[in-house]
Parts: sequence; structure tokens; C-alpha cells
Amino acid sequence: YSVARVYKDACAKRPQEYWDYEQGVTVEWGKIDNYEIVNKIGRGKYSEVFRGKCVVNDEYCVIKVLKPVKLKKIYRELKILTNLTGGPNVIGLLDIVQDPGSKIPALIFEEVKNVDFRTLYLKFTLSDIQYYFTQLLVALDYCHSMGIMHRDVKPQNVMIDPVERKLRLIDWGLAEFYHPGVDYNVRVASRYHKGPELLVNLNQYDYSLDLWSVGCMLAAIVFKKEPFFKGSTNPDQLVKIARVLGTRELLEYLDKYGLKLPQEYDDIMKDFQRKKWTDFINSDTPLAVPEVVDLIDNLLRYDHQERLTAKETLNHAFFHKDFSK
Ligand SMILES: CN1CCn2c1nc1c(Br)c(Br)c(Br)c(Br)c12
Ligand code: NA
Repeated sequence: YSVARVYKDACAKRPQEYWDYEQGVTVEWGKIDNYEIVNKIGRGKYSEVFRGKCVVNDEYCVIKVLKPVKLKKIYRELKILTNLTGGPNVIGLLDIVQDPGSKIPALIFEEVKNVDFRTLYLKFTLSDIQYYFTQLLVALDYCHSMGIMHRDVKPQNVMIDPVERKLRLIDWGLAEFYHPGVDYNVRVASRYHKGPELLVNLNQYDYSLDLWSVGCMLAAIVFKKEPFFKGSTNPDQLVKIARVLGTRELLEYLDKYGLKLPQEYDDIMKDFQRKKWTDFINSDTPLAVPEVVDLIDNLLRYDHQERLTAKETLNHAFFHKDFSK
């Protein structure tokens, strides 16, 4: 069994209607005719995303048209977004409208003039990393303090406008309320950012899952290896992690929680020696200073209970050093 080290009673201390989305959500539906679609900017498993315009105030916005999924999942996203909107660096939900025909909800968000992370990260200085990861960790500490795990932290869900130096955490479609002792679905997050707990079927995970994903993002930028752990399948994802963190250490983690390696690993998991983080440092990784390497070492831990919390990460030496020479 496992219980979160922080914010474990964040939901328990709030009224039932804060976290109980099964009862449905009372939605103040907006007027769909107030919005027009400008162009498509993305599509995912659960939604299609458009740049839009509010005809009332002539402001651009982002329109996320949900694909027909279980009403319960739509209620969960709506409840979480309404609970969190307005919070620091959480994407602002402006309106909720319903397509008259299909009855499918569309979420209207504030627009972020996002620059693709693959180009943005290449130009990051240590000072940029300090700035933007502070913004991301503030958003995560906020949602965790509100009893919510994001469960899909990855570069594609971190919108950054480098001109306004604005960061927003988006896509709360996989987010969930944290309750101690609940067995959660391990089929969450995107493969490269899945924590070990998801890959060994440790169902009683918590907010610390999001900090594994932050560690993956940080390591990818600092060691110039995007994504840092690149598995070809979910089982292979854990093998890629074990190649770095070691197989013996994985077995120790499993023992601690009374788990054994699922049988799909029998043929692919080898006995990997834990690597030293300095093995990833070379002349091409100037950002890999001791402070950030120590931070990565304290985030990329098998044992979710050992990982720094979002708040502890913000207090780490890396964020308090002057790298602007
Ligand atoms: C696929 N892409 C590219 C940019 N962008 C995408 N999805 C977005 C969502 Br959902 C929101 Br909310 C915002 Br705001 C932006 Br910007 C988004
Ligand atoms: Na979103």
C-alpha cells in the first residue's frame, strides 16, 4: 500500500461536490454562436483543437472539441478545470459550450502563443530552465494542493509563449482527484513520461507521478536527449529506465511494495548496472551543472515516495543559484 507524503487529505477536507464528479456537473453552458473557428491546431485521442475567435470581444481563444467519450470522463475534466481555473499557470477556461447537434461539449480556453518545445528547448539557458520550470512546478504544487494529479505531464502539455514568458499547463483530460488508498488506472500518461509505478502496476500512486514526468523533461533538456527514456512499448519503457537506474534497484523498489516484475518482462529485462549521471555529461551538454544533475537525481527515483514533491523541488538549490553569470 502507499499513501501520498503530502496533501493526502486535500479532497477529504473539501465538500463532496468538489471531488465527486460521478454526480454530474452543473454546467453554465455558454453560447456556441459566440465563437467561430479560425483553424485547426491539433487533434488527439480525446479531442480536436482549434484556434478560435470570440465574436463578442474579438479575442482569440483555443477551442477544444471533445470526442464522444464516457460522460463520466467529460464530467471529470470539467469538474477539475472549473476547480483549478484561475490558479497559477493553469490554462484558463473561458467558457463551456455545447454543440447543438451532437451535444458534445467544447471547452474554450485562453490562447497561448505557444512555440513548439523541440525548437524552444534547444535555445534554453540555465536561467530559462530555472524560470519556466519554476512556473511549471508552481502549477503542479497548486493542483496537488487542490487534491488533483495531472497524470499527463509532458512537453506537449506545457504551453510556453517565449515573448510574454508565459507558461500554462494544459490538457487536464487525464487528471484525477487523489484519495488515499484508491487503486488508480495505470494506463495514464504518455509512454515516454510514464513513471515506474505505472509500469509495474502499482495502483496506489499519487501526485508524485507528475514529478517523475518533470524529471524526464528536465533530463531531456539538460542531457540533450529528447525523450530521455524512449521505450518502444510500455514494457520496453521500463527496460529503458532500468538501463539508467539499474535492475537491482528496480527489484528493491518492487520488494518494498510487495510487488513482483510482471511476466512480460521475463525475456526483456536484463541485469543492468545503475549508471552514474556523469555518464550523460559531455562537451555537448553544457547545461548539465552539478545543481541540476542533483535535482534530476532527486526526481528520477523508482520509489515515488522518495521523489521530491513540487514544493521541495522549488526549494532545491538549483532554483536559488545565479546562472546568469
Ligand atoms: C496541439 N496544440 C498546439 C497548440 N495547442 C495545442 N493544443 C492546445 C490546447 Br488543448 C490549448 Br488549451 C492551448 Br491554449 C494551446 Br496554445 C494548444
Ligand atoms: Na486542455
